[in-house]
Amino acid sequence: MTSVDPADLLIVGGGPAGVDAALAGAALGLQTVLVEAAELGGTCLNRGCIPTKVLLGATDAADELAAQSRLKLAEGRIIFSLAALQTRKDRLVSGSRTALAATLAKAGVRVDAGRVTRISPGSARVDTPKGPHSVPYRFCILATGSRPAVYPSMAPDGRAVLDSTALLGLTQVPESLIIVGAGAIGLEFADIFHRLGAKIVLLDGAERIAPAEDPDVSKVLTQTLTRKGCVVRAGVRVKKLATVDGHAVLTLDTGEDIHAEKALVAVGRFPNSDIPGLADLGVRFLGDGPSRAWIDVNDHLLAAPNIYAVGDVNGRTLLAHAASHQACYAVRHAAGKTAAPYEPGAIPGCIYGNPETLRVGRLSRELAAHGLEPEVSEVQLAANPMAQAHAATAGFVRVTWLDGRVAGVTAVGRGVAAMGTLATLLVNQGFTRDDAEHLIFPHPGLDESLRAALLAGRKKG
Ligand SMILES: Cc1cc2nc3c(=O)[nH]c(=O)nc-3n(C[C@H](O)[C@H](O)[C@H](O)COP(=O)(O)OP(=O)(O)OC[C@H]3O[C@@H](n4cnc5c(N)ncnc54)[C@H](O)[C@@H]3O)c2cc1C
Ligand SMILES: NC(=O)c1ccc[n+]([C@@H]2O[C@H](COP(=O)([O-])OP(=O)(O)OC[C@H]3O[C@@H](n4cnc5c(N)ncnc54)[C@H](O)[C@@H]3O)[C@@H](O)[C@H]2O)c1
Repeated sequence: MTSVDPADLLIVGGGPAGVDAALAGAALGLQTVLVEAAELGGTCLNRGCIPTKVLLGATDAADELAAQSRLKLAEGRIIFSLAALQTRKDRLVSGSRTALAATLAKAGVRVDAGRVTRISPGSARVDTPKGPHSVPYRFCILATGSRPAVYPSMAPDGRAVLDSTALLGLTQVPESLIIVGAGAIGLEFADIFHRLGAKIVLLDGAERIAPAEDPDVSKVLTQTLTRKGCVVRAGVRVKKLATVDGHAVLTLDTGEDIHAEKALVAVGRFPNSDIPGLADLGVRFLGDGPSRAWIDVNDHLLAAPNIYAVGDVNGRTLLAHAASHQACYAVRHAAGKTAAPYEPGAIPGCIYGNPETLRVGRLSRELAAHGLEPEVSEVQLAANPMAQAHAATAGFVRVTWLDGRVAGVTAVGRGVAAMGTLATLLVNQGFTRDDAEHLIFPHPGLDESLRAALLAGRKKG
């Protein structure tokens, strides 16, 4: 097998983590090689964050019209062409891929289109369409991401039972859509396909939808989706989901059958960690089976000497911005620019659609579970002029306090994700009420609800 020029930094995977690691490495003057088996941009650009937001953005007007129609201020219906939307989405995504390739080339990163099929100490085998070669490396960053979780009782089959990637490719709106899993993916798709006109049945095995969020957030999500006409059921046990006679049939453990034209399975992710050689290098795995083996990393995101694992594949935080942040730290650590342990601070998490959710820092119940005594202050969005103008007054902003400082912000409602950066600053800097009082917020704005929540009376959390 031929050996190519050695790399200071070999990066496996060209999603947000891999691309940002490569740019950071090149900026520090490291010889950087990025190997990507499929498409630059990874899950985020090609089948995750970006395509879903193109569809949400394009269909937002339908949601706004429906809200104003409920007030009898407007009437009518917007008819979308999903085929045209797909063309636009694909054009935007491929344009961004081209731009990414150009940025990497300009930065001096060598991109290998191929799959890393073995990692040995100091070298990796890359299989490319032209044959295999080996890349000698000093440091390796594994940024191989994740894929949809699959369970035998509800395995996507590409016919009526789909995963999120296949659903993103539909060119015709199904008349009805079952969604199993009401987490980040399930909720975003519920909103997209509801706006496009599909009848939605949203199911979750947990006792409430969006179970990772505050229970009051789940309540607002349930009420709003139900008011829009979606069927929302939590605490269900799925016995089987399969394609029968061309459509999706879901059987609950109670024996009840639910039928729909299509079904989406969105019940979490599995890591792409099955690269031969890793175990021999001392890499350890977390999880309960080979397909669920998240790569274990230490406080420096090292999985083994000179081998980092960042982004989804280490299972810490399955978010694009978290992946990029970890990646840039790993490069700085490898280059000797930092020896401190990785400490990301508060990581904002949002679910998009309408309503949106925002969570930064700690929820009061998490702090209370650690024996701490948090306080909370909150306001409803009903009094906010922007929420009123958009006829979207359901929701709230809640601030969690610990020892007089902001420890967390959680919110639900139309447009609340846009408060994410400010909320992250408030949490990371441990703002006090006095600090908040000195900040000027533009008027009128949804952010004023965050200000009002900061200044509202506190109670025990
Ligand atoms: C539908 C959906 C919507 C999402 N929306 C959001 C959102 O709004 N905001 C957000 O923050 N996150 C969102 N996410 C999550 C986000 O996409 C991921 O957290 C993010 O992409 C993780 O980045 P990564 O670089 O770790 O991995 P990935 O983006 O998964 O990239 C990994 C790359 O590695 C490549 N690869 C794998 N194995 C090999 C190998 N052996 N050799 C070479 N290459 C390999 C893969 O082809 C892939 O391109 C969404 C995810 C989905 C599925
Ligand atoms: N807006 C965003 O930032 C965004 C959007 C999409 C995805 N993501 C990331 O992608 C990851 C994966 O998203 P996801 O929605 O697949 O996972 P998730 O963990 O967010 O939600 C999965 C849901 O499926 C439910 N579930 C699990 N097994 C089930 C079963 N057998 N029957 C019924 N329900 C079941 C869970 O209770 C949970 O509510 C998330 O962790 C998130 O970090 C982020």
